[in-house]
Amino acid sequence: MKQYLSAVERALAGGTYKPNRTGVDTISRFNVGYQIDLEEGFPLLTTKKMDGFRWRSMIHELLWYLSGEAHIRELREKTGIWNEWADEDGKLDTAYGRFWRRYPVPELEQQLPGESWPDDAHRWVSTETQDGETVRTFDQLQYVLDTLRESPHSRRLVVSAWHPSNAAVSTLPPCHYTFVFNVQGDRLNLHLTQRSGDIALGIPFNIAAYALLLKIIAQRTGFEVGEFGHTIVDAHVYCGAGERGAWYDENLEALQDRLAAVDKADGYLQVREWVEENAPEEAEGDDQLDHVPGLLTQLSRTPMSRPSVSVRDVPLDELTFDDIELHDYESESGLSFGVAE
Ligand SMILES: Nc1nc(=O)c2c([nH]1)NC[C@@H]1CN(c3ccc(C(=O)N[C@@H](CCC(=O)O)C(=O)O)cc3)CN21
Ligand SMILES: O=c1ccn([C@H]2C[C@H](O)[C@@H](COP(=O)(O)O)O2)c(=O)[nH]1
Repeated sequence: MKQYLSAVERALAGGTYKPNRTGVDTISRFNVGYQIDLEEGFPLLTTKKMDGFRWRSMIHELLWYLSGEAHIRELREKTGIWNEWADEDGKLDTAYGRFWRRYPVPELEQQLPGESWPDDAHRWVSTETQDGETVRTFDQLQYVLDTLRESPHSRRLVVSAWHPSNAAVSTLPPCHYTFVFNVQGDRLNLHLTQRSGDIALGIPFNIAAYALLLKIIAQRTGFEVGEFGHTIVDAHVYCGAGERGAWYDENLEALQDRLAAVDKADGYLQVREWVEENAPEEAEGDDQLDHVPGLLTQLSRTPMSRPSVSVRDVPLDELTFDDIELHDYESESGLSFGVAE
């Protein structure tokens, strides 16, 4: 997918060196965005292998968001991608589905005069009991589904996973934290805003998951699939820990001069060779925390034609793994990248 490769190129060629809380340094660029027309096929990357276990992990992750669960007790049976951020009991501090499906509504005594809030009987409000207390929650996805059917030209079709006071103390506040649906003609579009994006590992999953969500919601509301727009505020490439990461601080200009001089795709392989010959080896245990070589390999590859996806047309809450199928997918070989924690 050329949009992804362009994002990789923009981050590497125009980014700055940026250490961060993980201890694995990054080359980071502000405000990387693109638009992908889903009518031209499903945007699963083909410049590395994304079917098999990666595709399965992505589907299970999306189904977990849709479930509204705040824990990963079922998800971790299917994929390990969220295990590092949960405790033994499966509790996870990062609220995605929990806020998509059950966003907290302030209790009566917390509401300020003059504010408007839905009452308990409102169709998108549910009450649940937690430790003997009744709490009220709001189903943002059901709001979107119903409003798309009843008032499709609404410009308020926003879903938010961001709760400021929760985010301030959460160990890992949501990265992809808000998305908006938008109808144009008979097509449904979705725009995602992501505050922080790991270009090599997280972003391919994020693109696929939201493209799939768009397809599912379009199908349920009778629209054609339109475009996926994606804005990544801090779009970064992890470039290694310790001396390996620090090497990029010293050599970023040289790397960027080389990238600027590349005139055809296989030129990226020469840049990769230059990195491998000159950068210090990654320390033991730090395998592939430097994502630059793998991304240069991807830049040297030509995207193949996009696959398609079919989804059985069942109500959102009945959707299961077996309802989703990938067709006509061909890709280059797999690449593995280490996860910065
Ligand atoms: N540094 C970092 N990058 C991320 O992308 C990320 C986080 N942290 N923390 C929370 C979640 C978890 N996400 C992850 C975590 C791991 C993989 C990963 O290891 N992907 C492998 C396949 C692993 C599998 O399917 O079992 C890959 O090759 O894509 C992907 C997304 C996305 N998020
Ligand atoms: O869906 C996701 C979830 C996480 N990420 C990445 C983005 C960052 O590299 C880390 C989160 O670290 P912060 O310090 O909280 O920004 O995880 C992603 O790309 N996609």
